[in-house]
Amino acid sequence: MSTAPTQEMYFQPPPPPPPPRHASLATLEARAISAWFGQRKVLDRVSLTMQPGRVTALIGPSGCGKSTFLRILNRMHELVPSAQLAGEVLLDGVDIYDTGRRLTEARRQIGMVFQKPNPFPTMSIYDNVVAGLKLTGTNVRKSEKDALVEECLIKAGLWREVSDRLKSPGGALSGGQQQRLCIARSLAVRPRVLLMDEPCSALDPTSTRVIEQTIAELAHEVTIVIVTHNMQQAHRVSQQCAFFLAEHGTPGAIVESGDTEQMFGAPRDQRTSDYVNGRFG
Ligand SMILES: Nc1ncnc2c1ncn2[C@@H]1O[C@H](COP(=O)(O)OP(=O)(O)OP(=O)(O)O)[C@@H](O)[C@H]1O
Repeated sequence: MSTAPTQEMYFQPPPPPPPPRHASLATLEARAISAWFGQRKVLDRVSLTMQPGRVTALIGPSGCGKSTFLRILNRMHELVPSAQLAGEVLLDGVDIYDTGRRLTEARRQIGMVFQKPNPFPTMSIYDNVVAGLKLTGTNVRKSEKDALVEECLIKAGLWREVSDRLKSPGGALSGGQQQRLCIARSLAVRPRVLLMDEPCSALDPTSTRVIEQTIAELAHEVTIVIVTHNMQQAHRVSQQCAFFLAEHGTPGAIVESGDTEQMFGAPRDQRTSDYVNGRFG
């Protein structure tokens, strides 16, 4: 039976927003992190809380220790033979460097996307996405793998472009697509935090925008920390920023951190103002 349309049928109120998905989001907290390569101290007592559901951008001139700090956040710093560190990194209050905790577990929970896309070039797109499962000892039944691959490629914003060629090699994709494939690969082990070290620096502006859109969507479910030299990008993608500086040969330290809008609009420190306005670095 059809009814005549009423005014309410034409002017439906907008649907309620989806329930917040922040419940399982992780807080990553760095406490008094110092780092050395050999005798050389490159970070001095850096503390920063990277909040759940937000994108945190690490900015600062070249050599001030942003990448070193990022690599400390998922225990990659210790791969360098001469490297040492002091301080704590807490994932929801638990120290990832605790001697009782396994390295692979920290890396599974805290994923990393690098500057240069690094898919396994001869491996298929499908196999690239699931490559991390074995490495981190994550068991997924064969029947669940197809769904996982699709889910991760959708989240990485790549599914529509590759769904008909999942068996093609990862190396046959464009640079921007390869970077999104790497994001999908990171997501497959269901990390709670995703670290991104200048993920767009090797990409053209269009691919950069696609990755930025992907970052915005992922932030609902993964805590994201991104190193970027691009101030417009830091402004566009992050809600929170930390400005690193290594002045006059001293180790890198955070000069100022806080809400991105405040850091760009009304920075407290003159050095932050100079940097975000392109006056140095
Ligand atoms: N493997 C290493 N061995 C020795 N020194 C290193 C190593 N990696 C980095 N450094 C030094 O540590 C300091 C911080 O480097 P880092 O790459 O963290 O800075 P950054 O702010 O990320 O720089 P950029 O923006 O240029 O990538 C630099 O002085 C660098 O030379």
